This record gives sequence, structure tokens and C-alpha cells, in this order.
Amino acid sequence: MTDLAIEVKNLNYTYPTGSIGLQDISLSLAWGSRLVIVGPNGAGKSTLLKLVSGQRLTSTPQAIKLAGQDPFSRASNNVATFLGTEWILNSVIRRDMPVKTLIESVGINNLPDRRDVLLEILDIDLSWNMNHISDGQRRRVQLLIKLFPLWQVLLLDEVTVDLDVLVRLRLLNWLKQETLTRKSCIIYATHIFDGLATLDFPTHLIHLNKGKITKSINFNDDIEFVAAGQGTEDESEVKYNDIEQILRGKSDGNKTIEDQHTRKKMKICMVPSVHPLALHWLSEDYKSSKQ
Ligand SMILES: Nc1ncnc2c1ncn2[C@@H]1O[C@H](COP(=O)(O)OP(=O)(O)OP(=O)(O)O)[C@@H](O)[C@H]1O
Repeated sequence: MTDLAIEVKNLNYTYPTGSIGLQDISLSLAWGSRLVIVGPNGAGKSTLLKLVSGQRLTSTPQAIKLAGQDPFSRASNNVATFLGTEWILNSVIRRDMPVKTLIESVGINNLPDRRDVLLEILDIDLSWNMNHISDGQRRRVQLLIKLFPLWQVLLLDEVTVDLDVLVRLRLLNWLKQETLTRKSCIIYATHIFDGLATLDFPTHLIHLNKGKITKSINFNDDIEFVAAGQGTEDESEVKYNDIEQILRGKSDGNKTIEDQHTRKKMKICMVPSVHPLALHWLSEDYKSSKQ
């Protein structure tokens, strides 16, 4: 096994239509890392995950190494699991089919401990039927099926969007533990940041825009969270009270981030959030459903 789970060097990708997918992407992720990709719609997040997972072919396969192998080679078979949003749109999975039958078909009884942990975290009721459950419940079944095998590299393309906050937090915590205990590696592209810092989920963060990595930071070394109003004279602070300007499209909130390596840590203002309240209410719901 190589030291690096994922190595990408100067990767470019242009769609057959001529749209730029990625430009000169380089990344190195050791086993045990968790990279969160931040970027606007159309930034290239899905393109990157699909290329790294071997879901999409590139004319320069040598630019990507997955566990030291070309992602399209036989040797890298079963190294990466890609989880995207498409599955839920497939009409086949909305058919009259017991959830128990579906999940047993992927061999979940072979590892009963892992099965039980995932059933508990994803709060799946084995009496469900695929055509009588909500989108979020169907998503949880998808997650169980895909996360059950002992994946080495997991590429998550915002699949937590329809999960409730409690299940999402429990799932992210389990994923983090999987990288710590099994030395696996995760890349997670998301637009939802609630709970990520609370869990210390990312080890690395990148900002992708127009197919390029514009920022890359090490979560623990480069960031310090500060209470609102603290250190406001420090230029390296990313302030939440710039929100008015951001909403008016006038933000220059990113202006100092390049400076982080020559300065102290980048300071990020802690934000007011209803996330803890939503979590509290849902954990009460969860407790009463188990009584
Ligand atoms: N199948 C396709 N054919 C042509 N161009 C595409 C295709 N898929 C994506 N693109 C283009 O590639 C660029 C990157 O798209 P991508 O889907 O990777 O963005 P993303 O960061 O995942 O966005 P989102 O946050 O909306 O999911 C966009 O400009 C998009 O228009």
C-alpha cells in the first residue's frame, strides 16, 4: 500500500461539449484524510469526484493515482466507492420491494456488527418497503448499501442533502471514525457546512471555482474559531457580520486568506445557528421513537 490514498497531478478535463470541467488540479491525500470541497454550482466538484473514482474517463489517466494505481486499472477495482445523487432518481428503486430484501442482496449479513451499526446510525426500519418511504428514508437505504462494503476511498457528492440533521451528524461522525480506525480516505463535496467543524470532520479544505483549486488549507493547522467581535482588527478574520455585504454581492471576505501561511492562523468567526436547536429537537424525537 502506498502512503497516499489519492494523488492528482496537473489534471485537466474538458467535456466533449467544450465546457471546462477542471484546470490544472493537483492534490495529495494520505490515508486517514478527510477532504471537504467547497465551491459554487458548476465549480467542478462532481467532475473531480467522478474522475477520481473512475466513473468518468480522462484522456490523461496518469494524472490520477488511487492507492498508487490508475483509477481505471483492474488493480484499483473496489478501492473507491462513489456516492452521488443520481441513484435516488432511478425509478427501479421506487418499486414495490422490501428494504430487507434489497439490503440483504448486498450481503449485509456477512458482517453483522457493521450491519447493526449502520442500521442504527441510519435508523432504518427493516419492515419498510421502497415504494412507501420518503426520499430521505430512501437515501438512507442507498447509504447503507453503498457504505456497507469495506471501502478504502469514499467519494461523496452531496448525498446528505435530504437527511435530517441528526442522521447526518451521526453519519458524518461514523465516517470520520472509519477513516481513523481503518485508515481509509474521504473526499466530500458539499454545500452544507452545519456540524462539520463541531465534529472536526475535515482534515483538509479546498475551494474550487471554475474548475480550479483557488484555496487549499489544513483544517487544524490553518484555522482558529473565534467568538464574534474578537480579534476584529485582525485582517485574517473571516467575519460573519460581513453577511450584509455578501448578500449585496460586495464581499471581499476572501481577500486575506492567501496570507494564512505567512501569518498566524486564519480566524473564522463563530456563527449564530439554529442547527443545535434542530439537533436537540430531533434527538428528542429519536429518543421517543425508541421508547
Ligand atoms: N455532462 C456534462 N456535459 C458538459 N458539461 C458539463 C457536464 N457536466 C458538467 N458540465 C460542466 O462542467 C462544469 C463543472 O460541473 P460540475 O457538475 O462538476 O460542477 P459542481 O461543482 O459539481 O456543481 P454543483 O454544485 O451544481 O453540483 C460546469 O461548468 C458544467 O456546466
